[in-house]
This record gives sequence, structure tokens and C-alpha cells, in this order.
Amino acid sequence: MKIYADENMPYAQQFFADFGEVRLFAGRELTAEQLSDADVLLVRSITQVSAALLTQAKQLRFVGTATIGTDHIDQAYLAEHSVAFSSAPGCNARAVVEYIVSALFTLAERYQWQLRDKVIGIVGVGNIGRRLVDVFSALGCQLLLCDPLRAETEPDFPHCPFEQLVQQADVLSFHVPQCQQGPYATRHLINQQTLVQLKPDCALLNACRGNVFDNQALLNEAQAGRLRPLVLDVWEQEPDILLPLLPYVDIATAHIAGHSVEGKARGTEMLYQQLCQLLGEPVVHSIDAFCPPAAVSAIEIHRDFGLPDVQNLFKLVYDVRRDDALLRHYIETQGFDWLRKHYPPRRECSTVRVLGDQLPDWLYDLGFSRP
Ligand SMILES: NC(=O)c1ccc[n+]([C@@H]2O[C@H](COP(=O)([O-])OP(=O)(O)OC[C@H]3O[C@@H](n4cnc5c(N)ncnc54)[C@H](O)[C@@H]3O)[C@@H](O)[C@H]2O)c1
Ligand SMILES: O=C(O)[C@H](O)[C@H](O)COP(=O)(O)O
Repeated sequence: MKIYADENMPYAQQFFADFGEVRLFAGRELTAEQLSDADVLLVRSITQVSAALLTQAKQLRFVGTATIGTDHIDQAYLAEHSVAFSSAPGCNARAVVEYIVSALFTLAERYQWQLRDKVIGIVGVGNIGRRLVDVFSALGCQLLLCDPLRAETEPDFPHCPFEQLVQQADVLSFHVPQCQQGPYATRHLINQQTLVQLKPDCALLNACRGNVFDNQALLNEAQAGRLRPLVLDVWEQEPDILLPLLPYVDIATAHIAGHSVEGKARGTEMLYQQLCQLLGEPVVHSIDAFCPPAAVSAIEIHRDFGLPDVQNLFKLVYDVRRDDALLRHYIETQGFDWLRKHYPPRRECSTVRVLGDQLPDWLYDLGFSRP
């Protein structure tokens, strides 16, 4: 069996070598010719799996993407050609949550906010949005949730229509899939018109897909002197992002919100489990055997613990300012894809056990492990 895997998919050899030869490829450079003998294709978000790419892949049985988003996959084509498909829902949700929490802690410090005074709007309450609700509820923040699809099927879902959210929120964080058309299209949810309706200092965070925000509209607004806190992990036209926007962005990163060691490894593991199921093989590998130990795996706390302490504890695990600094330093010399390929290891809060007496439950709701 020939297994083609993106070179940025961690542990691909370890998970898949039992099934055959694992060949690594550069995500944006894969050609139809290369896939002529492929049985399995494993991609990340930068490979467009289209009819054109698969024209010569006559023996392809399985396509997997080690990501949550699936907008780069022509799933209808795969179904028509009886090629099994799997994504990795939820694999890096925790990493994105920790990215957003770190970003909001940074903004709170920079603009002297009390997070509890802010109305936080979450657009898209799926795998990531739900976890954010848990975390921000644990921190005592006020939340408004917008997810019209959930509202349709869950009568108790506390849906706030987007138009209302735009007017009321102090912070808006987006966690929707890329969807170009239809009643729930997400393209340019933030555009010239919605920007005018927002509170002037409403912070905008995008860690889902670049074209959910009209980047040129953000630039126009900023160049007209209307500045607001901005956090962008994803951009229109990656990897060729709108560089003039950069000076106006508080936290700018290279589509790495989900790139924790665990998030990426879980993505590979989930595809491995799917392939085992397809082939009727037992699951014998797990990321526990492959992920290295975290530098800090336990801390002890023996006193009252408040929000400032949590912010410091969070920084011990992940501080998004590191990734912002890397982007600003390297974007023009090395480029967007280089930053992603050379992303320094980042662990999730779950790798740190917090020990101590009478610690509040909400500490663990944030993702830290119990003793
Ligand atoms: N930056 C990163 O590294 C990174 C990492 C992981 C995921 N993502 C992106 O984040 C997105 C969300 O991830 P997820 O795991 O939470 O996905 P999910 O599918 O679990 O949840 C998405 C939610 O958005 C809702 N939704 C769809 N259209 C909407 C609309 N127009 N308005 C409001 N809500 C809408 C859906 O009903 C669903 O509940 C993914 O699709 C992916 O594109 C980015
Ligand atoms: O949808 C996702 O899961 C993320 O956007 C994913 O982490 C993107 O990263 P990539 O697969 O390109 O490394």
C-alpha cells in the first residue's frame, strides 16, 4: 500500500508504516502525477483535494485530512468515486481555545480590561465554541452565542441573532466553517457594513477561516483612524496575506491557533484510527507513545488563587505573544508557510497537573489537569 502524507503531519511514519510505504509531500506542491499509485492520501488544510488533483489516482481508497476544517476537500467527488473520507473533528479544538484565551488575556492586559465586564460574543458554537463557552463561563464572563444552525435543531439553545450580537458585543470571536453561499454563508461576515454597526472598540478575533473577515475592509477602517483591538490567526489569501494590515493587528499569527503538539498529533491519530476501521485492522498505536513529555508537567499552589494568577499560569504553558513576535519578525524574509512549518513546539494546558489544597474547580475547567 502506498500512503502519501503531508510532510507537516507529525508521526505519520510511526502511525502508518505498518500499512505500507509512507511517502511525504509538501502540501502546496502535490501533483496529480505523484498520486498515480496512491492508496491513501493524508493532507492538511493547504492541499486542495480537487477532481484535478485526483485524476490519476485510480487506486485511491481513503482520503483523510488531519484538520477540523474541510473546505479544501471536494467531498462530492470522493463520494462519487467511492473513496472513503475522514476529517479530524475536534482534534485541535483545545489548542484553538487556548489560543483565544491567551489572546484575550493579552488584550485585557494591554487595554486594562476586566474580562468579567466584557460581553463576549461567540459566533459558531461547535467543537471550539462550546469549549470556549465552558472556559469563559468558568471565568465568570458574560456571553452571547450565535449559531443559527444549532438554534434550528435545539429549542433550548440561547441563540442571539448575528445582527444583535454585532451591536451588543465588546468582544467577538469567530468559530464558523468556511461557507461561500446559502443562508448560513460565512464569507465576509465582517465587512464594511458590519464594521460600522459594531461598537467602536469591539475587539474582533478570527481563528477560523481567513475570508470570514473582509481584510481590505479592516484595513480601510484602520487607515481611516477607526482603530479597534484585532486578533488574526487566519487571513484572506494565505500565504500571501495583506501585509499593510499588519501594523493595525494587535495579535497576528500564521494560522497556528490549532498547532499544539497534541492538536496536530491527535489529527494524525484520528486518521489512523479511521484507516484501521476501514481496513479491519486493530488500533495498536496511540499518541501517548509518541508525544514527548512536557517541560513543566506539574505545579503546586498553596494559597488563594485569583484571575491574575491564572493569567500567569496560562503564560507558563502558552503566550500567544511569542507567535505574534515570530510572524512580525519573519513574515517578509521567510514567509507565511515557513512560519507554519517551523512552528516551535507548544503544549496544551492538559499537560500540566495543578496540585494544591482547595483549588477552585474552574481552574480545571480551563483545561489544566487534576492531580
Ligand atoms: N486557526 C486554526 O488553526 C483552526 C483550527 C481548527 C479549526 N479551525 C476552523 O474553525 C472552524 C470551527 O471549528 P469547530 O471545530 O468548532 O467546527 P464545528 O463544525 O464543530 O462548529 C462550527 C459551528 O459553526 C456553526 N455555524 C455554521 N455556520 C454558521 C453561521 N453562519 N453563523 C454562526 N454559526 C455557524 C455550526 O452550526 C457549528 O456549530 C473550522 O471549520 C475550521 O475552519 C481553525
Ligand atoms: O481546520 C483546522 O483544523 C485548522 O485550520 C488546521 O489546524 C490548519 O492547519 P494545517 O492543517 O494547515 O496545518
